[in-house]
Amino acid sequence: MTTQTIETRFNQLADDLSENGYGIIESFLSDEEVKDILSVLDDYQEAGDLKRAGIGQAENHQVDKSQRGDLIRWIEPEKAKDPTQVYLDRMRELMQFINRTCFLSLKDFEFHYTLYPVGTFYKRHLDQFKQDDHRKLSVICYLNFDWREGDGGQLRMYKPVGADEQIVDVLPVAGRLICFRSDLLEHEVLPTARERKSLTGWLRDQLLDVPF
Ligand SMILES: O=C(O)CCC(=O)C(=O)O
Ligand SMILES: [Fe+2]
Repeated sequence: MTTQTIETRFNQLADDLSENGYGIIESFLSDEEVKDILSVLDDYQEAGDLKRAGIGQAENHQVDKSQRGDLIRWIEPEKAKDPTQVYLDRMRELMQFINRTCFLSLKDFEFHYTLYPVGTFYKRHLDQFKQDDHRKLSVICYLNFDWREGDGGQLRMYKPVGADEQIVDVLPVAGRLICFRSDLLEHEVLPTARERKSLTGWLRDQLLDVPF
């Protein structure tokens, strides 16, 4: 992103968040930045360092393939490889901007590399845990070049509209960033016909106390 447009695009995102509960920034990462992060993710994949994700937290943590089929690796910010640092730095900027404009007091973030193998999905859910409501915003940046409708893997959001809901589908195209209210928007990942890669995370209003 060019510095000139960052302010404008963050502004638009803040407006969309307060109006719709979600917002999108296209080309949040350049093609080059996406490729660099992909090579980090691919190395983890080859080394077998991506693990099946679970549902629930701490003692409630369990792996349930009928709910979600993605493989993940948590990012340790101090140890993250350079391409990932670029992303985390931009995320810090975004967090500060949101704190100034949306009157949230975001203090920390947690992110993981994510890979959905062919045929996997994540059933409809809300990102806030019952026992931890400190995830305020869900943020996902996609890393997939040439993604088409027919490849599936859409993020499907269910936006409450009065007593009804509106379906919003988002394709996981490279560089695209989606940000939505973790407490408000139920969503799912539709079955993917291609390997689907992303950085997935949450902006929190309380410091993480999970030591890596
Ligand atoms: O990858 C996506 O589009 C959404 C992932 C998701 O819902 C999650 O990890 O909680
Ligand atoms: Fe989610």
